Formats: sequence, C-alpha cells, structure tokens
Amino acid sequence: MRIDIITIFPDYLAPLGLSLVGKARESGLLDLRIHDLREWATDRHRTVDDTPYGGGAGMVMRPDVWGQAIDDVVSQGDMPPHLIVPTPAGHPFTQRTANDLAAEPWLIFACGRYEGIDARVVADARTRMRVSEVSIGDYVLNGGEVAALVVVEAVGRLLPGVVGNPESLTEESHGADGLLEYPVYTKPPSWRGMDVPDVLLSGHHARVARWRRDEALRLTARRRPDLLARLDPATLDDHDREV
Ligand SMILES: Nc1c(O)cccc1[N+](=O)[O-]
Repeated sequence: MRIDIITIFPDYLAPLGLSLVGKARESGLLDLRIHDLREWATDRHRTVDDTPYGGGAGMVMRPDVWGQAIDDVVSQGDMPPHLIVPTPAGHPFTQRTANDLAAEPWLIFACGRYEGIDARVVADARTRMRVSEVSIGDYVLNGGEVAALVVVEAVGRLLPGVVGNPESLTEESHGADGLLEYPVYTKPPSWRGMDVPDVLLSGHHARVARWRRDEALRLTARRRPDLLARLDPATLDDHDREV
C-alpha cells in the first residue's frame, strides 16, 4: 500500500516512523510519503491561505495551492488514488472504514488547517478520483494531521504482515464480533488484594472463551448499548441473550 500525506506540518507525522507502522515502512509493506503543502505555494512568503468569502474569523486554505499539490502527487502514481480528507464535518471513521481503506492500493491524505480547505478542492478531486471526508470524532482539533495519524495507524496495522500475530486482530474491541474487548490480566495472580478471575487460571479453554464473551457482552451493554443494538441477532446464542 502507498500512502501520501499532504500537510503544512510534516513533522507532525513523525510518529509514523515509529513502532508497527515504522517497521511496515522499513520492510516495504507500506510506502508512506509526506509532502509539505508550502512546496506548492506561489509567493515568496509561501502563502497557503486567504480570507474567507462571506467574511468571518480565520483563514481558508487556497484552492490553487491545494489543487496543484494534489494534481502533482496523483501524477506520481500509476493507479487511481483514494483521497482522504479529515474534517469535523466528515463521515464517522470506524473500524469498518479502516477495514475498507486497508484494501485500497493508494490513499492520499489532505490535512487541512485554519478554517478548512476551499470546498472546490474536494469538488474538483471528485471529478477524477474517489474522495472520502472522514471525522475521527465530534470535537475540534487544530487540523487534520492528528486524524491522519489515527487513520494511518488503524489502517496500517491491518495490512498483512504488519501485526506479528494476525490472531490478535480478531479479538479486539470493535472487531469482527462487534463487541468491546473483555478485560485482560497477566502475572502476578494476585496484586494489591485483587485476584485474577479463577476461570482464567483453570486451563479450560471453552470456559475461558465463554467467560471472555460474557464479559465483552456485559461491558458493551454497559458502555456502548448502541453497538449491542447493531449486532446481528443471528450472532447471539441463547446464553448470550441471558448475559
Ligand atoms: N475533528 C476534526 C477537526 O476539528 C479538524 C480536522 C479533522 C477532524 N476529525 O477528523 O475529526
């Protein structure tokens, strides 16, 4: 997979050189390239924004600079890219989105700042490529870089070979079963007066699996009843329904 990120703060994406995503880049599983939007500015002050039509506070990022940047990055590849634009006005980014994006050959992230990117940039891009405006949550950030970090991590870890044990991808919160993950424990068996649940020390795999699913169902019902409501009833057995 190739990922390009266009931003006025390239250093913000430095964490993508660490840990699993960093290793994926070193191994060639992930071809990640960061571009400074100011490379496409046309004046000596390397200006990328201007005042908003209609008035109001803040500045808007210029279409001419963004348009040329996206055109040039797209021209470097030989396949159709999927443009990802992080924005508070975007469609919610979920694990399902991550799974879908992990199947794409090439993602280009446009990280906006200030009050956002001139709307014509996305409109123009939609005439030539797939565009997804995504939100990582209902709160205000100062730009799209943090969201790009989140999306690249969520997508990158799904690429075959990135996570050592693919099994660990199956039993996670928001995983295939649509539940929150059960509580986990390790040594020592007793710590500050709290003991690890006996079933986890029993060595009885079927009972452990049953306990874990029960805990996941209880936690999901308590913290995210909306996720429980979305579950396909066919995936719940009679015991699940009693939990
Ligand atoms: N929430 C937000 C923002 O305030 C600015 C850029 C991107 C996002 N987001 O993806 O959620």
